[in-house]
Amino acid sequence: MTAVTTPEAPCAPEDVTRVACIGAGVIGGGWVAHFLARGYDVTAWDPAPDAEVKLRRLVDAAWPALTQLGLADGASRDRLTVAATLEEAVADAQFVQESAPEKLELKRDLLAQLDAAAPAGVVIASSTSGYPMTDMQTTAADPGRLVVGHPFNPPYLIPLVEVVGGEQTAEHAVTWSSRFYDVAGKSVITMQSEVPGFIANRLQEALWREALHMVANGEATVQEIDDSITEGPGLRWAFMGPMLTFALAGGEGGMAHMLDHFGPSLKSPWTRLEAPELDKKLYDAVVAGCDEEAAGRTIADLVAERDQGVIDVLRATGRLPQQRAQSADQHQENA
Ligand SMILES: NC(=O)C1=CN([C@@H]2O[C@H](COP(=O)(O)OP(=O)(O)OC[C@H]3O[C@@H](n4cnc5c(N)ncnc54)[C@H](O)[C@@H]3O)[C@@H](O)[C@H]2O)C=CC1
Ligand SMILES: C[N+](C)(C)CC(=O)CC(=O)[O-]
Repeated sequence: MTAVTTPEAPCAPEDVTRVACIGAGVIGGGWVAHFLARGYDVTAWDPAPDAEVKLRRLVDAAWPALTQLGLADGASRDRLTVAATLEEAVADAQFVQESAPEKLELKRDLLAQLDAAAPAGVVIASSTSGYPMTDMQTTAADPGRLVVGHPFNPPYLIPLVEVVGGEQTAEHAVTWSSRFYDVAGKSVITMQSEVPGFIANRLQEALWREALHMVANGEATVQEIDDSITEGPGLRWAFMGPMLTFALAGGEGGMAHMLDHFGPSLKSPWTRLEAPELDKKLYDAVVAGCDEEAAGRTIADLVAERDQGVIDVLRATGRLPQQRAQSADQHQENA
């Protein structure tokens, strides 16, 4: 990291009260819901004409889950302002989260615009799913304050954020944003180097690539692929990652025995490292398979089901912070 001229953030991560969310779709809206529930004032901006209606609908849909989890003191949906311009949205922001479409040129221009409009030193994070910040910060006047803060859907329920800077990011911006997300109730992995897809998406994409191969070749249905995870490894992964889980596959010998035993099979043709062609046939098969699996449930039904599932898993694995667990219990008793 080479930028040394970037001013320090104007306030400590613990003192932030005002956040700007730029782009208010699935992820930007999810961030808005998260920050509101954690008691921040949130200003959002999105160029789509119907963005405000959709955003408020998303926040309303998330609010029961967030209430069940426990809201921070003073948290309120009334603390959301939708700004008319990007400049207005970030004018007095103390942190900016960008969640615009995943297009490199758009991100480059937008981050440069945000950098020109936001108060000096305020950290600007991108939700990108995989672009390295080095490739996105090329046109900003102060690239030093730009970081990646990669969330998981929905950001108001899934704790993880992967934080990483680019070649021109100042180290203090990475440290500041990691601490800020931590204070804001997220679970942070601060990466030391830029890896395409960061950590979790690189892993998810490998799994998904194999799933697509199986659908394309007629080796498994969409339903079988989903069942194979939710009825199998997915149950373990909610509380124990793939490494430690596999260490147990080695019995008393742990990971060493597991590697001796199964390591050589990694060279067998289990995996196909090239991505399959996403042609119309595969595209249609995946879309139709998901419709069939949904069996008439709407996206809103599935979102509500998923939200409740994540809360149940967080509760069952003891990962609701104490105060939020009490509030969630109270909510359940009252329900
Ligand atoms: N959907 C997902 O599961 C995840 C997405 N992400 C990342 O979050 C970002 C946003 O993705 P989604 O929310 O899924 O997309 P989306 O399509 O739901 O929302 C994008 C929003 O950006 C707005 N927009 C368009 N041009 C814009 C501009 N110039 N400035 C600001 N806003 C603009 C659109 O009107 C739209 O509301 C992407 O970088 C994506 O890679 C990260 C984690 C998960
Ligand atoms: C599909 N996706 C690559 C945009 C997913 C993510 O980036 C993270 C997630 O929520 O799984």
